[in-house]
Amino acid sequence: MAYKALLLDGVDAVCGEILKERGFEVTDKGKIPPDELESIIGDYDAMVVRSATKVTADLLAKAKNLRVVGRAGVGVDNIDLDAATRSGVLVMNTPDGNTISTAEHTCGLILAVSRNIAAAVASLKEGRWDRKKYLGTEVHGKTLGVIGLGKIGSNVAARMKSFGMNVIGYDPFTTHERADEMGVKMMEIDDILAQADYLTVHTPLTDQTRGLISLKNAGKIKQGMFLINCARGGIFEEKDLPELIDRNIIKGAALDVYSQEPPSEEVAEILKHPGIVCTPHLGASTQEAQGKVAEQIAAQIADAIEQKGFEGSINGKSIALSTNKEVQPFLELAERFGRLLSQIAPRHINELSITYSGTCARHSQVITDSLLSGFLKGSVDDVVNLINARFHAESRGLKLSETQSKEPQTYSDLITVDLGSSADYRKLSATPFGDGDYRIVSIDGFSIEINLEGEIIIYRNIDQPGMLAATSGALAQRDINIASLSLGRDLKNAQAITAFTVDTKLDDTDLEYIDDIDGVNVVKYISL
Ligand SMILES: NC(=O)c1ccc[n+]([C@@H]2O[C@H](COP(=O)([O-])OP(=O)(O)OC[C@H]3O[C@@H](n4cnc5c(N)ncnc54)[C@H](O)[C@@H]3O)[C@@H](O)[C@H]2O)c1
Ligand SMILES: O=C(O)CC[C@@H](O)C(=O)O
Repeated sequence: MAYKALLLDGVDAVCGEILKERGFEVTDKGKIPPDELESIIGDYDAMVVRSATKVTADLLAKAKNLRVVGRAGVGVDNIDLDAATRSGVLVMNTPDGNTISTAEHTCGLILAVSRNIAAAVASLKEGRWDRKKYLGTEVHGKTLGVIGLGKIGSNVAARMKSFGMNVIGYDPFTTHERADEMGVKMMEIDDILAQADYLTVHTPLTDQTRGLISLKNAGKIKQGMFLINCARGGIFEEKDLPELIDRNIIKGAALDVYSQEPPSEEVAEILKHPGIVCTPHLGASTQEAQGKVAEQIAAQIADAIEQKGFEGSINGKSIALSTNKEVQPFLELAERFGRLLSQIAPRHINELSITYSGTCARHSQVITDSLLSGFLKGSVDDVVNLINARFHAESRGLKLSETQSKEPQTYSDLITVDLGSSADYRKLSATPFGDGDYRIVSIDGFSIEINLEGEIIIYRNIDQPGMLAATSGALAQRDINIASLSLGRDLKNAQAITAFTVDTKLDDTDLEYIDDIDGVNVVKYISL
């Protein structure tokens, strides 16, 4: 059956074309009201949005089949990432498809606000010839402060340098070497506020960047500065802008983005101020950018659903690693191991200690995610996968400890899980043997080999003659065929662990039969 993709927000048509080529059934709804979206989302495996659709926790709760949300663009602030992660829904974006368009729009806004382009156009169209009123400012020789020297910020810096601007910048996550390569002088934020003639922001909206410019810090701002925001609304305090202009603290502002989109009535009023140039979130609105992001997100979604790659994934670090050939056997082993553990662990287990040795230790994080997803499957009323396994483990109070062992081991790779002292079977180790061959190799110090597949019976028994005959006889009586057998012995204490794999599923009476045999105890049945 074909996967179903829902396209929203007027994403470029090439997105649907590519998804159809990749075998998807595509519905392009453009713009639809939230209640209509909630009523149809349950049918879709993937959805693609730009910035308008709000992907909320309520919407995700109704999206029973949804596996991927693709953002045709950069910012994912319209997507509830925590809720998506909790639901095991992968969120992806296209980080660079609209970089150039947004950088160019920013440069356009810098020139527009310097030369009163928008106001002069409107005035001339209204029949006036106001040459004196629209005296502008040259950017050449002025200082441009760039906050956020990532993809767009660095492209703006490069372009405005060609206009003869001196560029200074602030970005706590960019190195001085990288800034030197861009020809940008790194400074502290207050020095930038004190020196820049133009200030352009290219960061996400975070607690650190919210309200970066407001009346509160007016005293720090170089008089006559121009402000440009083509990143996210709220980085400048919108309601303070008219007063900042009227008091000549800033000369003008150019905005492409708003704290609420479309802007609230109050902000819409503010935007009428003659010192403010504004565009309705057009940074990425070029044919080229929309084509690129639509193409990229379509290919990324198809790759993700076909498990071929996870480029652009935001909440799927582990899922992205799962395509690594070196990691894959450990993920399969861990998932099966987790499912086995969940069937022998005590009911209210609150701690799992996992020890890795060998090459698997390098990938312990994703392997633990896989083990947890196996462990939690069936006990969580939700999809559990590499995206949300840790979230589900945490929310049920399961404490995890992951360690790497340097101790020499019999096996080159070993995953050992300690279920804590209250478990009947406490410490189990597993390893991959070969292609598709995954085994438990030790239980509580007993060496044993149990294939991690099918129907498994494990029990403890006294190490004395006749035990095996009794249990295999009981199974035969119940018409249950044994597929394989493994024994682990503690000669000193005359104790043993025995494991069978059998060809059919067992029921409670089958198990009681074995449990009733003298010398047999702690019988566990695991179905993988
Ligand atoms: N107007 C539009 O249509 C449009 C289009 C694309 C992107 N955007 C927005 O532009 C912004 C930048 O996009 P990008 O593609 O350059 O992203 P990016 O991730 O490449 O760059 C963001 C930079 O901000 C820096 N940063 C983060 N917190 C900071 C802080 N507190 N102070 C200073 N720097 C900080 C990061 O280190 C990074 O270098 C994003 O918010 C994005 O959503 C808007
Ligand atoms: O889809 C758009 O046009 C908005 C793009 C932009 O805000 C982004 O974050 O990529």
